[in-house]
Amino acid sequence: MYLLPVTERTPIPYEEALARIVAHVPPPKPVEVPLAEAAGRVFLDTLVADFSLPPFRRAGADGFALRSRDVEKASPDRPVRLRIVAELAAGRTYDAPLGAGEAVRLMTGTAFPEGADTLLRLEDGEVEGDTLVVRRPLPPGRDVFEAGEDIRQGEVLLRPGDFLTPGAISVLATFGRTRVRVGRRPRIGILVTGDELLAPDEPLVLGKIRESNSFMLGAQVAMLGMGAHVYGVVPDERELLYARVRSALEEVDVLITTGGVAVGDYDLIPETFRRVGGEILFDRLAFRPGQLTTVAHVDGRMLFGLSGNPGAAFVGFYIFVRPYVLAYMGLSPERALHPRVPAVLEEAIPGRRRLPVYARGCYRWEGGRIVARTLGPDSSSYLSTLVRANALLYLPAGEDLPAGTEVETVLLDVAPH
Ligand SMILES: Nc1nc2c(c(=O)[nH]1)N[C@H]1C(S)=C(S)[C@@H](COP(=O)(O)OP(=O)(O)OC[C@H]3O[C@@H](n4cnc5c(N)ncnc54)[C@H](O)[C@@H]3O)O[C@H]1N2
Ligand code: MOO
Repeated sequence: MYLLPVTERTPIPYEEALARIVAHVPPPKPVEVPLAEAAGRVFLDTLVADFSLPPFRRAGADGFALRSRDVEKASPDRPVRLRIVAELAAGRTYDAPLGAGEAVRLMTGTAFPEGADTLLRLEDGEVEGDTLVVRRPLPPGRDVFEAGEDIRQGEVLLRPGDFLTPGAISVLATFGRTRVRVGRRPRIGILVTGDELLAPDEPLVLGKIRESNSFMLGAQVAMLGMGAHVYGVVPDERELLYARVRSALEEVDVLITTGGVAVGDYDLIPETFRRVGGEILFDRLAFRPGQLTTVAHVDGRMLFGLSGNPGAAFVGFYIFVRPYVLAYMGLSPERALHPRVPAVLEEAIPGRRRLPVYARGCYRWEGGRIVARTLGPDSSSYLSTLVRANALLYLPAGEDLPAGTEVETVLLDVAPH
């Protein structure tokens, strides 16, 4: 039996815990997906521009292509008259070189006729029949984009390990990649333990609570654009838990559990992880919440034993599960972490912290800087502090933090606030 008194477990800091997890990320497994499904995945190829962009010299506005030297002397009193020799619809070209005294009407993005070197915007021109009246000079290059000024042929646009943002998708489309090679997403399972847990549609009875962690974690996975299989609630029963974890591991690459990590008689997760062949990477942390978070590795799969306390499970997902999932898909561990910024505390945080805390908080941009506040007492059993959390504030161990203190702030899934 694995039931260690908590005092015999060795607490480790976050960086160490993360390093142990990262050391067990398997190499990404390539899969090919249609471009329309590639956002949020990690690219495993190299995208080299096989042509320049724009591919041809083109108009930057709707108007008239002309030769700047023809209108050098144009003025309100002595306008220059040019002959409109063609009107080009989008996608059409003017094949002859533009002659002296000629202009071509075209649209934004149209290939610029040879010979022309500048553009008069539609709203600045006067048209009389097939004559364009120009009342001022125009410098060469006005509203003209040269071929290749955006992207040069041969430029490397995406490298293996790049995250596919909507912008990355647009260059993939432009360079004709309709199928892209990305890292396979892990299959994720969620399993919650506890005899006291009711389903959300069950009536409340004294001593029991409605189970929320599987829904919260499912939502956290969904925010990554992924799905999870929810294995439901498993009672605190040693053999049953063992059987359920073992069979779940046949179907998933990442199994997230909540509850059962503490030291009570029924806290069976560390023992179960061992019984299924797991190598325990850590079972105690030197910060809160989630001090007893237990993570194990088994044959390329990861078992995340998060606390049953909702606040601790919430934080544990963001600081451990999410980086692992993103790294599994091929992102480098550094890039798999949430962005961190310094934020200024809006109000004092009183009290003495024996351990550092990742406090649920809320940040916003105000007065030219990022300000943040905690959302109330940070007991890991509280749900109230989760509702509006969009950040985790790292509060070092120690004394009161006065308002105005700068704290390291982890920005979570961006949501309106
Ligand atoms: N003697 C000690 N007791 C505890 C210690 C300790 O060091 N010594 N550590 C405490 C800390 S810190 C934490 S965190 C918790 C960890 O507890 P478990 O992960 O074993 O979780 P449970 O006891 O199963 O549940 C804790 C709490 O959360 C509620 N819960 C559980 N599952 C869900 C769910 N799916 N949805 C909503 N709420 C859930 C559960 O009812 C409990 O109230 O241990 C402390 N104890
Ligand atoms: O470790 Mo527990 O600090 O309450 O989540």
